[in-house]
Amino acid sequence: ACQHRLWSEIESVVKQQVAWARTGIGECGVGWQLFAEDGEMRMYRREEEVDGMAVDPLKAVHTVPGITGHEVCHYFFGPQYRYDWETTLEQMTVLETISEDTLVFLQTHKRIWPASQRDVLFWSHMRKLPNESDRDGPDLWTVVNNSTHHPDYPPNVGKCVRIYLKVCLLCQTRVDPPKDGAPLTRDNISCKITYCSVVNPGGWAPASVLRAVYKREYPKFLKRFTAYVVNQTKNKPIMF
Ligand SMILES: CCCCCc1ccc(-c2ccc(S(=O)(=O)CCO)cc2)cc1CCc1ccccn1
Repeated sequence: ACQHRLWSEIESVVKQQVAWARTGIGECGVGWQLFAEDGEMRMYRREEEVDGMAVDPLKAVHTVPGITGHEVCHYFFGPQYRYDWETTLEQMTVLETISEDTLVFLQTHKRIWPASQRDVLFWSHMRKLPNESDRDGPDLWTVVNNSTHHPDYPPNVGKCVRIYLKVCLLCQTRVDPPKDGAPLTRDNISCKITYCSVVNPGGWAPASVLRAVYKREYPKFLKRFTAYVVNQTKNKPIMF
């Protein structure tokens, strides 16, 4: 798959998105506001408009005990799990399997009144990254979703308005080994999750409606998704 038509775009977008996800909110520049908080979860956004449309970048950080970055990315990337946790998903199709770690999805999301229904077509790539800050620490894992085109599914043909997004889920596992040298259990691990997204809603949608949707849906999505991973993994061997 290294020679696939998307390979060079995937390489550059993954590097750019991971670098962005690694940038602490303090160094992201001015204008970031904390808009949701729940336990360890902190969700920030910055109000930005393009052609009068709200395209607010979002950055969420969360720490979840008992799971690894590989497990979080596995359940986020896998199409077979998506209907279980993606609350606003109406239809999902895998248009292309480029390789075992790179898929092309077409998704329609439930219509949110008063805006028209949206769909999104994106490539999704999952990758393990070396842990640069701690050589013998666990690797990082990431999933990057980036809008793309597909000849058979041109935008805005049917009832759906095509949205454009760039999403990065970056996960860092933390291991606190038990004092007495006992075998590792899920009580000794946790995962630091950074979720970044920028969504262009495609056709016009009132900024107030978009911001209300994001304020409601994003915290719900991250809480529901991470709870799903905890539940799916609790009786399974740890996947590092
Ligand atoms: C008037 C509403 C217009 C936009 C609605 C919208 C926009 C983007 C998305 C969306 C699409 C994919 C992703 S993902 O992280 O790649 C995961 C795979 O599904 C993330 C969010 C969804 C939705 C629909 C509403 C909504 C907003 C947040 C969260 C969930 N639902």
